Amino acid sequence: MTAQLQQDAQVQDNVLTLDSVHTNIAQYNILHGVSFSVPRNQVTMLLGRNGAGKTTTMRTIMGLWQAAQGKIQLNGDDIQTLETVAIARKGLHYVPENMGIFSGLSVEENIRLATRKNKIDPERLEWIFTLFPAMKKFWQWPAGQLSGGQKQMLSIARSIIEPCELLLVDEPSKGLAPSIIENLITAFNQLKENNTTILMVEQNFRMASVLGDHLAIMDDGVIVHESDMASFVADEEKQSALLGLSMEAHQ
Ligand SMILES: Nc1ncnc2c1ncn2[C@@H]1O[C@H](COP(=O)(O)OP(=O)(O)OP(=O)(O)O)[C@@H](O)[C@H]1O
Repeated sequence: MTAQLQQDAQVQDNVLTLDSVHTNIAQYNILHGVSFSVPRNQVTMLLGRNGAGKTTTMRTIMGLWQAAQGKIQLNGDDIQTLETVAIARKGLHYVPENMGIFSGLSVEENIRLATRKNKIDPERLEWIFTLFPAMKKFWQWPAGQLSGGQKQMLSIARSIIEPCELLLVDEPSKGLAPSIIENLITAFNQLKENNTTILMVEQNFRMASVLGDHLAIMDDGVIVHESDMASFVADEEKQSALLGLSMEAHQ
């Protein structure tokens, strides 16, 4: 294979690439040249200390903040100037940190609202019920009455009720009890087996290392490390140098 062909194959293997992305919020330059890739059919973990710029990166990918400079490509096409709705239509589904569910609506209504034509595909719903049995049990309940873990599951269920090209999930384990985190890991593992490409922000290093295939580490608005997860997990020196005590490394 020629070097050019190898390069092309690599490009095709990534669902998403960010190249020198800058984002400003008001007068502040929050991202100053973020570059990393999200390989197809893999889980990519975006790690880094509080305030490093992880959520800003997710929001910039989704067009909720406009990139001031740089390129964001989905399957090789530029998306950095598109509106959020257009980005979502291209198959980027976002589970924000605050989950964004409608408390006064039932589980069913929340999920129905996330469908394109107000129609739930029964086969997909059965698959979601196997991932998250609580969704079946509480189908007619107001979402506001669900526990924190169940709300997180509803938020993820909503984002996968339609097939997606890439699922972006911001800190799904935040505030959840360890046993619920284990349930989430099981569900994400099943999503992985279904070849869902995922970009996840996560502070819980156990969850990140168990689920992740690939990782990018941020600090102060730039990526300071990108590699496969296995080699990073095997290198304790690198872990403590890059993550230090900022991650919940021993959870
Ligand atoms: N709406 C905003 N207005 C002003 N500054 C903001 C805003 N949102 C984020 N920032 C700043 O941008 C920086 C990056 O924040 P961001 O939320 O992206 O970090 P993070 O890595 O996701 O952190 P955390 O793990 O705490 O969620 C922080 O310094 C934050 O204070």
